[in-house]
Amino acid sequence: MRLDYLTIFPEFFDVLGISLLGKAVDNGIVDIHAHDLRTWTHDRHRTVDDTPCGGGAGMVMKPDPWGEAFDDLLGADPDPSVHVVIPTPSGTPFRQDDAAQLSHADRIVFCCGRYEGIDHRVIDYASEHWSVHELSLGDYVLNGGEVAALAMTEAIVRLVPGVLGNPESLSEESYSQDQEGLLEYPVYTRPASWRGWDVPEVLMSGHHGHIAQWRREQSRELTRRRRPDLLTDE
Ligand SMILES: NC(=O)c1ccno1
Repeated sequence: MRLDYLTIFPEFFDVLGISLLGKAVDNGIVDIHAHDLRTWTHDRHRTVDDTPCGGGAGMVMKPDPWGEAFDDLLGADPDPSVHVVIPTPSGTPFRQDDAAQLSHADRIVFCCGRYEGIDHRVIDYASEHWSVHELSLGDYVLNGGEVAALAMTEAIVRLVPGVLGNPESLSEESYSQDQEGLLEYPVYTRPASWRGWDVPEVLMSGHHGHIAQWRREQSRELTRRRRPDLLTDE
């Protein structure tokens, strides 16, 4: 999997060289390239923004640098196997299913907007050539797309075979299919008692059937309380 990041702050993506993602890069599972969008400017000030047509506050990212970056990185031939991800508060919610779908991609290009956003014609142009995903991390606004791109990258790449040491750990996570899309149950480790709080007895029983039942019940109760929207049968 090749990941490209178009941004005016490429240093944001230096962190992708550490921890599990760094190992995935070292192992050749993932190939990461961060690009300074100003590379594709031609004026003395390396300008990437301009005032919004129709007025309003703030600035809008000019289309030209993006178009020239696409030309250099992707060429002009349409290829729906290339996924262009635009993190934006106006996007559709980024969910585990999106991470799972994108974890099968060979090529993902993250377009990290700043200011009031990217000239919409960039998205229109990209949509004619590649598979475009305008995605939001949640109902809040960040200063740019970089932090959201990092979060989405981690959610996606950790699902790529060979990245996580123990793929079994994926099966019991929140939102996973094995968890019926529910929130993950509470987890415990040693010591059995800590500052007056004990590990639930069932988890110390060694009775796998009872433990599995308790965990299912905990997941449903937690989901009912915090995310009733995830309960499909209620
Ligand atoms: N909510 C988001 O994903 C976002 C991306 C950029 N600003 O906000």
